Amino acid sequence: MKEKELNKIAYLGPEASFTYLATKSLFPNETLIPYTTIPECIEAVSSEKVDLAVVPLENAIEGTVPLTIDYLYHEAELFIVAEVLSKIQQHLMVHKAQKDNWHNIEEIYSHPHALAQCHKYLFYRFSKVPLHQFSSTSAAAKLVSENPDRCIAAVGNTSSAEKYNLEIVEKNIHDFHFNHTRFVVLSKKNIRLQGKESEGKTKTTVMLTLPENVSGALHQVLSVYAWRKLDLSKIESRPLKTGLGDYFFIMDILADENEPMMKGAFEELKALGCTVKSLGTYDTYLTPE
Ligand SMILES: O=C(O)C(=O)Cc1ccccc1
Repeated sequence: MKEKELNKIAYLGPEASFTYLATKSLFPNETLIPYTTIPECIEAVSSEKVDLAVVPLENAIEGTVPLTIDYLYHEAELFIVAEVLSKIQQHLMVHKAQKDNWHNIEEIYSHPHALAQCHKYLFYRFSKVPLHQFSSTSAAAKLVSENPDRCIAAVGNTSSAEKYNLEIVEKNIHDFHFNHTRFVVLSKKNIRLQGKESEGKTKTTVMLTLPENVSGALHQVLSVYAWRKLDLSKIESRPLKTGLGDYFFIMDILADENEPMMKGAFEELKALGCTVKSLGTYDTYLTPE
């Protein structure tokens, strides 16, 4: 697919969010359209208002973004056409009018994942201060910028501080140094992004359910990949939302779904009674630090 056809791209905004930075690094010349929530981004691409959507999928500290995984399983028929890995550094920022008063911060706003990534810092340093979950780190920064009279803070990145003219009062407040997030680029079509320089890794994401009341069913699923020497880089279960103990599984396999071994694995899973859905094969891209 030619790049110029993929010119409208939804992302979790507003501008300067981590998702924006990941999107901009992969699509520097396209029209980027901010949406307030992950479901809105997914709906925008499902209803073809945009060509692609970029949303966070997984964080090294906090794990999966459940909203993204669940929406992809239950609500949307989309494919992953690329993944972007970004380093995440969280900073505490206040309005410039409050910069000398920041020890008296009364409220802190950010995306739930960002607050969780800084849990220890916020717990020990601001134990009595209410934390408010917001739609994104940049939306939180924008809120702080619109309230110069309130001694409130946002947790987010340097770009947000610059864009919304805030003062960073404490840098790198995330609890673990290795903090990366995996973003996925979603499309209605099962295509591969072309003309960009990738990391050289190819991955396929599959979602499946096991046959009911079969002992050792998960073991059988793993054997399907094991004897073919197909490398699994992730397996995770999520509730099916039909009752306690009902799950679907998300698996990442480091191979192209068009390889004969992958096609064989797919057929064998179906023969075992699994329902299987491939989200497609895609390459990995890195956001420059
Ligand atoms: O809130 C943002 O800026 C996002 O893009 C979501 C997010 C939040 C925390 C880490 C990575 C992505």
